[in-house]
Amino acid sequence: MDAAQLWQRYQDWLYYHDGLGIYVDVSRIPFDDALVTTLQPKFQQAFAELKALEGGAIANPDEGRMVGHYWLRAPELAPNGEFRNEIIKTVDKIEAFAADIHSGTIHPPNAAKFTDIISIGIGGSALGPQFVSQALAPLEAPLNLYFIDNADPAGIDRTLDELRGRLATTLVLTISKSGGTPEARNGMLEVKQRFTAQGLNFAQHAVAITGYESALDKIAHTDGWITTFPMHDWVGGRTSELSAVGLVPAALQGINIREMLAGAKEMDSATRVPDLKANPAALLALAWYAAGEGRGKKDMVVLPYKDSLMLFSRYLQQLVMESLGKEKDLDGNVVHQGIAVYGNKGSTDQHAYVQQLREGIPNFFMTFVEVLKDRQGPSLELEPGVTSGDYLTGFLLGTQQALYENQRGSITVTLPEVTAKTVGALIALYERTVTLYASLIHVNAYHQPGVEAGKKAASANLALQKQVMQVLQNTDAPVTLQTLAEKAGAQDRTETVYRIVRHLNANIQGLSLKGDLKRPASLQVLLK
Ligand SMILES: O=P(O)(O)OC[C@H]1O[C@](O)(CO)[C@@H](O)[C@@H]1O
Repeated sequence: MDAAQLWQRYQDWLYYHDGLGIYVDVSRIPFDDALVTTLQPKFQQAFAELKALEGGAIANPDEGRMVGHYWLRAPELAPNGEFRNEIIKTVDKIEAFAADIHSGTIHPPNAAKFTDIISIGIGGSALGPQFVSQALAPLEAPLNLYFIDNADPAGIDRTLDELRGRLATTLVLTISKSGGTPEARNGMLEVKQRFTAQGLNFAQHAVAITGYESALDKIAHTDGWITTFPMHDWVGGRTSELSAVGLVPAALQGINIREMLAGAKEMDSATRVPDLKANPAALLALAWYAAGEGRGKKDMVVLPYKDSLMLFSRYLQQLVMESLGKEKDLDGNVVHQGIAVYGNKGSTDQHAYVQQLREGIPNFFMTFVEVLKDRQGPSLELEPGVTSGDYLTGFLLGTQQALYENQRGSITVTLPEVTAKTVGALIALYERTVTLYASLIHVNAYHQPGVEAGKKAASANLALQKQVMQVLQNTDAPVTLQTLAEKAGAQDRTETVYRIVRHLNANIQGLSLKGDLKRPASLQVLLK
């Protein structure tokens, strides 16, 4: 395609949203009219499915659940009054709670105000709040936000050590839809223990965001925590940023949550239009489909050229990969679908892996996220007429051109600036793209059976560890791993027993592992 044809293609496919000032350009993804024509019926079907989903259809057949995250920003669309009131009440409660925390109306037992927050949660109960915090929290936020989003003891210690002198004024949010995710539960228990060790009453610092009647909900009520916020059954973890999961931490940091919701709502309306070219989510879904032949053959590299949006790709990793990465389609055929997502930020990544992207394996398509406004206030002229922001834009354009010259396609999403409204809209844009793309490839975007398999295996291993410890406690002489496995009732799992024992040896005084460490079969285990 020559320059004039390319410019024409750019104009033919450019999408612009008037109210939000957001552009979507898919012109640099190679697809032709024939593909668009072939996909039209699938898109019509996808629009119809999206409409049914928003109308309250059971969109998650496995779990018999409605999928209602779109109602969170348009409660008037909720299928019944009960849901509508819940949504409205929750947002009002969040705002009132944040105002009470900021003013000191709700305060820690021995201080006038809370100064810090620890947010405990994992997956969808962490990634959205982390992304939004980095994108939008003001420098002088009313409270500092820390995350415990893993079961890593050293990571937990680091956060708690950092807050050691301020635990007395720290608010703890425990976020878990199911209320039973071990990482969240463990984090909460570790934090609680630190509070208790400092003579602080944890309950007077604690807030839960969780499903009704979940294990966490029950603890919060029994122990008299400050309050709880609901996580609705019809909101999935990876689409929960605009529920209490994301709105509570955001409001506490002084982020305008009504603007986030308004931006998402406006994007939802734009992506309801049943016309491919006039619908930005449909355009993205088309580009994903074209790039990866509807089989996820190419990875999605997401590069926001703005530091504050750096966590967007991590956030998208869960949204896209947990939703689309499925073994079977909705008819039970084995399809092994998905799209791999990675990326940090531009231009930084240009000096890390763009070399491979331009010249190495052509197994990806790029998504550039461009932000038009460079900064608040004037910019220094580094050279006559040229600022840092001009350089950043130059790097983006240059990388896009260099990739295109080498047949590497790209999408560009352009925001006027990073605000609560545009971030809300960006979240909605990708949520809806995932919904439409899932329809195109005919997979259930709302379950995650693969994660459940890992969780089950993990709890079986913890049960085995307890068995192993019991055997060791009742054994006076050193035993081989094989014997240990047999006595623990796991004769066919010697390797797992070895891995468990090796870890225990590094952490439990008195548990010795003697022999040639290069030859596990030679090892003898003893617990004194
Ligand atoms: O909020 P919960 O129930 O603790 O779940 C955390 C995460 O675990 C998953 O269920 C599986 O990884 C995610 O979908 C979810 O976001």
